[in-house]
Amino acid sequence: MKFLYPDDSTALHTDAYELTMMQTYWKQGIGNRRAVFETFFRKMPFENGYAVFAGLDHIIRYINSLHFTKSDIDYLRTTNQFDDDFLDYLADFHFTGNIRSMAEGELVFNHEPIIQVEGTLLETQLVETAILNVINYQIMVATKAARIKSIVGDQTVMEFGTRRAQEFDAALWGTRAAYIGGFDATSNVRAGKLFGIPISGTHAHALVQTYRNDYDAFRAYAQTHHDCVFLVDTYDTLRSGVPNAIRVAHEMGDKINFIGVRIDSGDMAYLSKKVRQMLDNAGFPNAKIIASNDLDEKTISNLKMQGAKIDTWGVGTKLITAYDQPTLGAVYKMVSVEDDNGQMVDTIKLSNNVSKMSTPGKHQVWRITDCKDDKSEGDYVTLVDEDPRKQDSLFMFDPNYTFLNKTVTDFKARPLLQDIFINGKQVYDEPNLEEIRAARQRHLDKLWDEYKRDLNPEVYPVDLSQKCYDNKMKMIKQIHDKIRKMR
Ligand SMILES: Nc1ncnc2c1ncn2[C@@H]1O[C@H](COP(=O)(O)OP(=O)(O)OP(=O)(O)O)[C@@H](O)[C@H]1O
Ligand SMILES: O=P(O)(O)OC[C@H]1O[C@H](OP(=O)(O)OP(=O)(O)O)[C@H](O)[C@@H]1O
Ligand SMILES: O=C(O)c1cccnc1
Repeated sequence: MKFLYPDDSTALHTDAYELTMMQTYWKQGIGNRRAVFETFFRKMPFENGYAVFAGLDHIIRYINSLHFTKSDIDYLRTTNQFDDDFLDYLADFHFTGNIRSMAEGELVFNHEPIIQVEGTLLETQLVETAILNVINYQIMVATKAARIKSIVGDQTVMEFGTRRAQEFDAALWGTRAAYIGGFDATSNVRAGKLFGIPISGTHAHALVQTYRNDYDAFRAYAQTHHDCVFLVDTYDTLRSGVPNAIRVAHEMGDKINFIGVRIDSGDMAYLSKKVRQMLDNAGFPNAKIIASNDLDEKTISNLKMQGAKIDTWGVGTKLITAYDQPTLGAVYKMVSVEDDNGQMVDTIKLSNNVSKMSTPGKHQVWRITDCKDDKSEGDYVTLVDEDPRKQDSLFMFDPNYTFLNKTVTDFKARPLLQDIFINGKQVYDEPNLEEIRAARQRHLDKLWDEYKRDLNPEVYPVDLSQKCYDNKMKMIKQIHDKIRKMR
């Protein structure tokens, strides 16, 4: 298998149907018509009350480098599905459209547009797969990380998942998403180098197995490192691991920084309490107890309930694989397209299931907060030419159950979709990871606790403006009338 092309690119990181549709548009002479697509998801991940947006940085890199190389075009030619003139067009392709997106670290909710792509039919179609690929994973991990962090609180939680992740890219970008979601450090050294995430870690059972006893292994580690965490469960946590960790800590004294011990198996509530007593009695009250082994927010919460004496948590598999839900299910739907007369017309995807219908038109999403307490009232989806900041009061209603409504006065409205690319040029100055993390925390502070509990949270309102709702209803009726006439 020929795998590593010197000029490989990510342009072919797309589904074949995007390219075959592009060829249709191109050969039919409509490829340069304008279109607008919006990305949204239908169900909150992990039944959480909010999701954390991550993935924009990867999308920006993808768009900035989007072009077909010689080997891409040569390969497409071998498939015999594409004509030479279309391939010549692809050879010169670059993205010329507009992208608006939520910022990373923003809290996002189901049924609201989180990324909007506007451009030619050709380019808007091409980028669908990659955009969905990125956010369907990163939002899951950022949200899972935020759930775990909400249980861990002020304690430190480290990301340990690389070895269990779905391949290299998932480990790397998943680590970044976890950091955005609230994790404090990672064991992935490359993520440290590339993204500036603090790296952290202990040692593995292999070290103890190499020396074939706890004492020699801990001593060897202590002679070669200043900061020491000893993994104490290789043979017998209470009878060998912890006594030998204490012995080495005493022997080495000030020559090392004895941070603490890691437990990776057994009953962690019971063991951590016993270990705490042993460390305290030995004169190490500040030594930390670190726990790992298939942890997630449920186990951590349960361990805390049992009074486990754990200070620091290491979480791998269940975070990096978004264990309880393999994908977010985000979709990319056309909301507006240029017609034969050069006019933009709204489009809709109908379904028997109301929640699966798309919302026609190009939108903005506004976060409405109460001026008095600075808490979020809900999100308000408008058509792009509306500006709720010009209104004194806002009538907010649930688009599925319109009798659920309220009128909000004395409010602030913050537009959430920001310009990222205009006419193919990046106009967005990306915040650094620390700023993104701080933003996530600020946004969480504005959310009522009822949306933040990890079990059965209240449903956060995502409402449509009257104009947006009327537009949707009008389109549904128009299409139903048209179908009825055809029968
Ligand atoms: N006190 C506890 N309450 C709830 N869950 C716990 C408790 N202690 C450990 N666990 C969790 O129970 C699961 C099983 O842990 P345990 O160490 O018994 O099995 P294991 O992983 O098969 O052990 P080993 O690594 O020795 O094979 C892990 O997910 C662990 O985090
Ligand atoms: O359980 P997770 O949440 O996925 O966290 C990562 C796991 O990876 C390591 O185990 P592994 O058996 O691979 O190596 P080790 O010898 O260092 O324990 C570590 O000890 C954790 O148990
Ligand atoms: O440093 C650690 O303790 C670590 C790193 C990766 C996976 N498990 C544990």
